[in-house]
Amino acid sequence: MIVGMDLNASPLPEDDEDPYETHIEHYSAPEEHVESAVEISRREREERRKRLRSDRPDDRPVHISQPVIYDHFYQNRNSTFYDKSRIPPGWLDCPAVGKEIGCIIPSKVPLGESYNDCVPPGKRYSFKQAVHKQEVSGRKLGLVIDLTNTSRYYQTTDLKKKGIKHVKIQCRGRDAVPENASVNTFVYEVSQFLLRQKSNKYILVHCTHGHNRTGYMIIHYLMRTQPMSVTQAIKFFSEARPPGIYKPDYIDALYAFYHERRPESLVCPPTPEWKRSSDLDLNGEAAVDDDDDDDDGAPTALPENHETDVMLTNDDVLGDEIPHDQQVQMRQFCYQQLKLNTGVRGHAQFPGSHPVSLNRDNLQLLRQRYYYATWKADGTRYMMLITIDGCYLIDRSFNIRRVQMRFPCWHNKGVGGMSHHLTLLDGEMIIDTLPDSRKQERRYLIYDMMVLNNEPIIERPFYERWKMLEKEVIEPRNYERHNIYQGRNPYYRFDLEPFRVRRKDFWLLSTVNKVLKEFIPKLSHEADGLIFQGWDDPYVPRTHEGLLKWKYAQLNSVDFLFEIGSDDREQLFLHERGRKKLMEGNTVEFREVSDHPPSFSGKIIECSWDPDRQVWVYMRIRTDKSTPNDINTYRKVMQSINDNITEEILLNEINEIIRLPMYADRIRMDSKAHLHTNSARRR
Ligand SMILES: Nc1nc2c(ncn2[C@@H]2O[C@H](COP(=O)(O)OP(=O)(O)OP(=O)(O)O)[C@@H](O)[C@H]2O)c(=O)[nH]1
Repeated sequence: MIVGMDLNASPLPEDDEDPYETHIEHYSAPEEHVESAVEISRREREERRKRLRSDRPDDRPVHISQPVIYDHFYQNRNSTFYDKSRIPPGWLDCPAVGKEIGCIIPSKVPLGESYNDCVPPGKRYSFKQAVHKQEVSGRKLGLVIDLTNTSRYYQTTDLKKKGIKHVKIQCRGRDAVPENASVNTFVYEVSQFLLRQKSNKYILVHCTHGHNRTGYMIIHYLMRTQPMSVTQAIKFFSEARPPGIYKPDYIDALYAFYHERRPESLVCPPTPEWKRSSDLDLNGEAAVDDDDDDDDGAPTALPENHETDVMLTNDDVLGDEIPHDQQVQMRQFCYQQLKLNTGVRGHAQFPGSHPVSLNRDNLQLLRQRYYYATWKADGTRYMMLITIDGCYLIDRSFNIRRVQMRFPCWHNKGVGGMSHHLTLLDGEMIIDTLPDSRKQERRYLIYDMMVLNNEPIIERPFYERWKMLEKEVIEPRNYERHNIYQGRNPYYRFDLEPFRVRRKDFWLLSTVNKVLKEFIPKLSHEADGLIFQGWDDPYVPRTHEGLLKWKYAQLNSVDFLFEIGSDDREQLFLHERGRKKLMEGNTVEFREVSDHPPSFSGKIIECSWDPDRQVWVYMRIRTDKSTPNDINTYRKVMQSINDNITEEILLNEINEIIRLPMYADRIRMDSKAHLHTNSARRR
């Protein structure tokens, strides 16, 4: 009898019986013969050729079982030169599948028919058995998600013939948890499958043994779709697929990712017996495999959104990549909700509202309409889409990435387990540097809300949207922070999120003097001017002629595309109707000795205007933008530079405005409404 094979195991479906299997008993392991490395590799090639041939039914060699002896013998002798066709360590005794979790079935990897020589009939688990096993229990498979790091275990052709979709999300198993982008792909694939299917089919998810990577992914899915804590999700999985995740690093990574404290009572299960015994070679050392669930004790990298002592910058890329199709869907959502047509170039352009520079013409608007003012925070612009499965940052290039944040919703009197779903915000991500400790904190300053839980509110006046923002987004978060035991999850730690969140303040024009002279100098982040926001304005996507920005003169800037032409000429480009336009006669000066012009070629550079020398002066590279300013923006900036609305002119103008009867009346109305709201709240 060959070691490791149980020929008495229960029979499998008849059509899986292998007529060649009976030859096994005639072979025995070559006990004493030690081969050279050359012999080994020659034989390895030979065996592989044989095995390839054996995949074609007409051409099967009779002595197909020989590799069994070779594999077992070789696997135990020298783990460094392992055979790629061997069965994964521990696979034979690892239970095939777990119980279903919703419509997901955790499984070990089904091994293709070419492995039949290595697996006794009773222990075979190929897709034929996997599908049969589920069908016996009344479940039909519609999707297989393969998390292994190799494609050697099976061929997908049979699955396709049965109409089962196969998705490969390649994850290294040994020394790291699956990447955050892979987790996003997994959750997206599962969600899309469930959304589109009509016949309640199941999803089989497998890595090698169906515990660590499989568990990690399924727990992420549960966390993003159910109101659960990490501890509950881990327990849920371990009950369906005992003993669950058994790598401590994976468990720690889950707690870290979801910003939860790991309860001390939570104990990571030991490595299962079927895995432990198979991991050691004859010298008692861990066997090596390119797709092993086990690791070598090296610590797992924590998810990247936990910033430690690294210096934060506005150019840092925040969040994790999401699948392309998901980005397209989210872009479409933004366009629909902002009532924009897709236009010729589809959903390619960032749709956020954009202010225009203050000049002598539009300065009149401040008199004609009712405005509030705020500082112009100088960080990085993002719109934010909050959905039940996550929070997404939408940058100026209309790229979307996922960040792990929590935005609870009001529910009866508390916040319950519900999260916002399809709420769209606009704001600026800044970095606050605390004056004493120099400690940095990233903060998202929200200045507008366009959609609240799938209900578009862009046509409501700004002051209503601004109030709703506080009530519906900020207050439930604060409530949960301060009443943790009434919230969803007492272990959640808001302080571990990648950034803080605040609503931006807006003030009456009468305070502008104070804002400029006292507030802005004391800010712990950059500010490059003021924003004047029409108090009754709807949200206007793209350029909004009524939304005004005033910048300190030296900070008025244009974003050009810089290129070095074939004749070594430095060229500045803008966009005109979506096409590159060379700005003849415009030149740029790089004033730092270290600034080497060729290194800026092809980049978007922000430049300020030097009126004395009549040139543009390089300020910085805009890594957050992929296109230069439009020629119309350029014209408005130039007009603003030429009009030169100084701080003095602006303050004089505002002083006059706040004395106008219309303005005073409006302030009285506002204060009354404010008093009314406050007393209603107290009641
Ligand atoms: N609407 C609005 N924008 C603000 C506010 N605070 C800061 N901003 C920023 O001001 C930007 C518009 O100012 P610009 O000077 O045209 O743009 P910028 O600062 O060069 O950055 P880009 O918009 O990326 O070109 C917006 O995109 C926001 O990022 C605010 O309270 N309201």
